[in-house]
Amino acid sequence: MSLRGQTAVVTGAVMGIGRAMVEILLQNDAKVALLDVNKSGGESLTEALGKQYGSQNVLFLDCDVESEEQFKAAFKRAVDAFGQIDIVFNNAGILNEATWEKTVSINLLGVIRGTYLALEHMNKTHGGRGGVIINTGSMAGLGPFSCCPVYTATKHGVVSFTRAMASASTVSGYGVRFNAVCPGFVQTDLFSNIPIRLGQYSHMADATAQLVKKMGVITPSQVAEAVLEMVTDETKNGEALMVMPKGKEYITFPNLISPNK
Ligand SMILES: NC(=O)c1ccc[n+]([C@@H]2O[C@H](COP(=O)([O-])OP(=O)(O)OC[C@H]3O[C@@H](n4cnc5c(N)ncnc54)[C@H](O)[C@@H]3O)[C@@H](O)[C@H]2O)c1
Ligand SMILES: CCCCC[C@H](O)CC\C=C/C=C/C=C/[C@@H](O)[C@@H](O)CCCC(=O)O
Repeated sequence: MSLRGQTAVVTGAVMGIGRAMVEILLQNDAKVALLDVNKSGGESLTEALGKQYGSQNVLFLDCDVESEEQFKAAFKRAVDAFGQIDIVFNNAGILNEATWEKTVSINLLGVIRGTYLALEHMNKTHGGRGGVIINTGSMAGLGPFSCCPVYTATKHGVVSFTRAMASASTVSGYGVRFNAVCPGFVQTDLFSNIPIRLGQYSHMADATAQLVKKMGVITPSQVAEAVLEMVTDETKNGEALMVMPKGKEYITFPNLISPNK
């Protein structure tokens, strides 16, 4: 399905999963705003992508998802340049158990901030034209990942926030779908220097390496393909899609309210 005429905003767009998502969106004819704190990397990537996909289709915006002011300005600039926003990929994230407050701030607060700012432009009950928001969770958002408890908490938060927003949107008529992507280990920069990232849990690095060996590693492009599926399949709302070397799986959650009780 072509995304011609649609505009996307991607956070954490310069490297890893975000970068792969930018490319797949451009390959499918969307216009894309790349938001990232890596200004020099963002500018050179955008120049290269502009040559390949047309400079009118790609825009770099220097934006830290921790800053309400920068994030708000970036959405405005994307709308000024492209006319509207249809697709948002709240993807920026870090793994650092030592600077754990920053991990919460970027991974969870950044996703909530990006969602609320996006809704200011997309919410049908406020003059928007709807769309889809995909948030980056993790397999660590589906089960306890003992080597990084704070990272685990942020990703559980992302998955739960996304699912709750999906039902809030349905009940309230926002016209916006919400889904979370939950990858296993992905070959990116975040997946390097693991002992340092684990902080006080660095003694679990060897056990983590064993888990990686057992589970395997996927590419950023495999994650981007899974995200594209949830962008284009209009039946998907409130989903958490796990992406693993053996394939993708939509997660079934327990229904905590039984109709019989
Ligand atoms: N790599 C994995 O194994 C893996 C697995 C599951 C989920 N994830 C999640 O995927 C997302 C992307 O991670 P990745 O592996 O591609 O990492 P990465 O380090 O390769 O890329 C992260 C990008 O986010 C940007 N970024 C970091 N802080 C930012 C901020 N405050 N504001 C804006 N941009 C910022 C970086 O500059 C970089 O371009 C993260 O949310 C991560 O938790 C990663
Ligand atoms: C150290 C690299 C971190 C990359 C973080 C990414 O978000 C990828 C997370 C990938 C897999 C996580 C799996 C978690 C599984 C648990 O729910 C459990 O089944 C495994 C228990 C083993 C353990 O906690 O060590």
